[in-house]
Amino acid sequence: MNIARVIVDVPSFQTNRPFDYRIPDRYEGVIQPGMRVIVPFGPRKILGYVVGLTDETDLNRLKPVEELLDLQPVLTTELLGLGDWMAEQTLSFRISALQVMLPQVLKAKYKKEVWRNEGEDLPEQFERLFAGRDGIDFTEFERSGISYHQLQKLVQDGSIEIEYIVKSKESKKTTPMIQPAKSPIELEEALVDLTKSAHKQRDLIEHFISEPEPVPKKLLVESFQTTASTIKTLMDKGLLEQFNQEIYRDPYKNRSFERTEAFELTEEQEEAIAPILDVLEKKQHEVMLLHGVTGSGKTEVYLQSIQQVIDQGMEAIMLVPEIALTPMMVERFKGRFGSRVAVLHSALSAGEKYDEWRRIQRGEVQVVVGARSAIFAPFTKLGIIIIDEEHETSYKQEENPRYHARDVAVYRGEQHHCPVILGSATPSLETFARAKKGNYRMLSLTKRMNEASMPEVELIDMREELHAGNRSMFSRVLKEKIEDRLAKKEQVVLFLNRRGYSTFVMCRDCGFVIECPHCDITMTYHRKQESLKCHYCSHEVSMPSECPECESDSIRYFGTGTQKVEEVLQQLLPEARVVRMDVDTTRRKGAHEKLLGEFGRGEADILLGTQMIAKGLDFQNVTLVGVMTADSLLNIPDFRSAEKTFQLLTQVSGRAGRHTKPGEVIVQTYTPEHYSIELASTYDYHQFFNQEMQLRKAFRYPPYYFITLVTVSHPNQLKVQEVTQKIVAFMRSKLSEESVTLGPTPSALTRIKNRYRYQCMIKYKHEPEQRKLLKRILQYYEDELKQDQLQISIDFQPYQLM
Ligand SMILES: Nc1ncnc2c1ncn2[C@@H]1O[C@H](COP(=O)(O)OP(=O)(O)OP(=O)(O)O)[C@@H](O)[C@H]1O
Ligand SMILES: [Zn+2]
Ligand SMILES: [Zn+2]
Repeated sequence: MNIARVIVDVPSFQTNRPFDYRIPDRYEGVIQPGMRVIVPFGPRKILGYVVGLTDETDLNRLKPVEELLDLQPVLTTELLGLGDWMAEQTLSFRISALQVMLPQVLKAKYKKEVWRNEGEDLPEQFERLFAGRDGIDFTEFERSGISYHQLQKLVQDGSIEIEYIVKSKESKKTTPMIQPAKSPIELEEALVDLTKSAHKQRDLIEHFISEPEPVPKKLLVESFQTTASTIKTLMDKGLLEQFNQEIYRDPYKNRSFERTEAFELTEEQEEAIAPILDVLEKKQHEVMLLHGVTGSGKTEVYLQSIQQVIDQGMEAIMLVPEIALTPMMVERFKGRFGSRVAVLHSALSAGEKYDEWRRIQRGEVQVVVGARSAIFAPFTKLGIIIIDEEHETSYKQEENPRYHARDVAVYRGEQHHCPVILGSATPSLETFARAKKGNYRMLSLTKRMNEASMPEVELIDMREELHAGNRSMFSRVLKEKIEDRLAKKEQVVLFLNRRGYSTFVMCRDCGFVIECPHCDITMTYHRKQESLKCHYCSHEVSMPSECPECESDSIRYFGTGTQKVEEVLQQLLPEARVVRMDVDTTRRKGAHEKLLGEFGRGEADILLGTQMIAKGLDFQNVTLVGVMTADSLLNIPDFRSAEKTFQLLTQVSGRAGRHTKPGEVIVQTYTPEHYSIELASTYDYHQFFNQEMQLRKAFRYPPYYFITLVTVSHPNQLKVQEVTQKIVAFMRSKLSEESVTLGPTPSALTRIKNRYRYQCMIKYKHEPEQRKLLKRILQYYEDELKQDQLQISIDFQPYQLM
């Protein structure tokens, strides 16, 4: 095998296939699939990924691989296969699909160093190469004439390591260390030569005579109250020397985690975990839905399933939504599995992510807890994949490749013959429908821990408040209840939907919202034309001056921000100590943790926040949860808005009364009669599912139909319309009768950064040719797409329909 097949880092259609390169002698037998190489491509030298080896090629003269970047594959064969599949599924370039699986740091070329591991004997020629040093520059190895093959063997058996020297601040963190360069006896001699006044130098030398261990330079300076220049003087005299030691950037390093033991499972938990353990035992692939109400102990089921996987010597991936990746969640996993856990989330710097990734790759950990991209953890002995809060839309990547972590999980589960567990109190309709049909196995937890009841939910009709003369955003009941909790020294969580989507119009008198008669979604207000438009099908009506339902003139925009609520709250209840958590207050690293810590220690009475407080919080003293406006989610122009509302209300309510004190929930709304709000208030998931499914069927939405969303954007509006129109016409002419192609329609967010956006939506049941057709469209526009004026994005599983 002297030919490498390489996917090059040039995202385009012509280059979306492997190119053949000759393997030069020095790399023969060393290069393996999954390694990164530098190859000549046209006039340039670029990064590429080896995806295969072969002896045959159609070309008669091959260019050689210029440089090999890794001595161990960064992508396993399984992940290479996943890359192909993902590129195919999402209609993305293969290079993008490969790169999305790797930490940022590996997407470029870096200088390398060769390091020997402590206590390992090396073959003679390597000892000569290192010549007493622990680490050398890679170029030094290359000049030595020692074969790559030999080096690779030592890397594989762990006596040598290759380090990528990343020069940005993302790089591996090292700390300068100082150690004696001479033996204690030589140091004694040096003491004699010192002048009397050189106290500091004397102190330092004396220290290293008795303690020859390396010391971090910083610590040395601090504890001897000396300066860097004193140390430098001793280094110049050849008495001390400095080297850099790598420190893992473990973001949790300064925290100790209390070790927790497994709970004795309740009867229900036993029943739920039994099939999981059984499948683990048999090493079978199966997808299971763990449908458990909030606080029913799902996490404990995950933990004990993972324990079994670890006991079998295998590995586990645990996905949680980014916003649920709170210190609390991490603590539960670190507490149970200690240093066997790697944590991957977006708050880590690129360097920290790389460190965690390497711990996985080296097999130093057996469990990964992380957000979406942790699904690509380079484990080779995967025993289980768990996706908590499986309904969360953050599992879908909203840029190329537009993959859904759930699909990737199922793919990897098949490859590894291991179970995939999807957990949620409010499963997505897609998942629940599959479980009901028997495609997934259904496991249920219906009771809360300690028989605690679900908190009572009271719906407050804000229209009535208005009619009673209360124009405040706090209903009288909510205000009273908050005062009551303040008096009792109990805590309150107040939830407000993310900066309300303010393009919907609602009557404050009767709660009426105008919907599209064809699509069952809220119409979007367009200020310019003073009109309301459906952004699925383009249906348009003019903006009414009074409510079509009750003729009131209080029909207007909607939306309030957290900051505003905080102000009002301070006026209303000046004595309350409020912690506000939203994108603005949590931007700084660690802010999240700090704010939650304050609240957890009882330093605040009220936690006010957006989505990010809806998940995973488990505070003893919270007995009241208030939802400011349940309607703002309900009225985003999205066919899933009812589902999202139901999910969110259930999640938020689940934060109250999780322990001994009973909880209570107040939901303020202008539409208490809406089924999603009403059914969330009685925790009736099954009824909600049935009702919502009927609508999905009637309006041809998932899970009855699949949806593909094509979004076209360009600075010129006419151009966008024209291209979208062509796409619509082309698809209509090719797809079957049963499919519906809607559009061209201006997107709900019609203009972003001076680009106009139009869309086309395809609803279908079975269109095996669809991907090919859409690919033809992309190819047809390829030149224009390259110039970056025109953009066409294709989403086969759209969650953001704006
Ligand atoms: N078998 C058990 N015995 C005693 N306590 C338990 C047991 N299982 C779980 N718990 C505790 O019950 C509480 C709720 O459990 P957990 O947080 O796992 O529920 P959950 O279903 O994951 O909740 P949510 O979906 O709301 O986050 C936790 O404080 C947990 O430590
Ligand atoms: Zn009205
Ligand atoms: Zn419509």
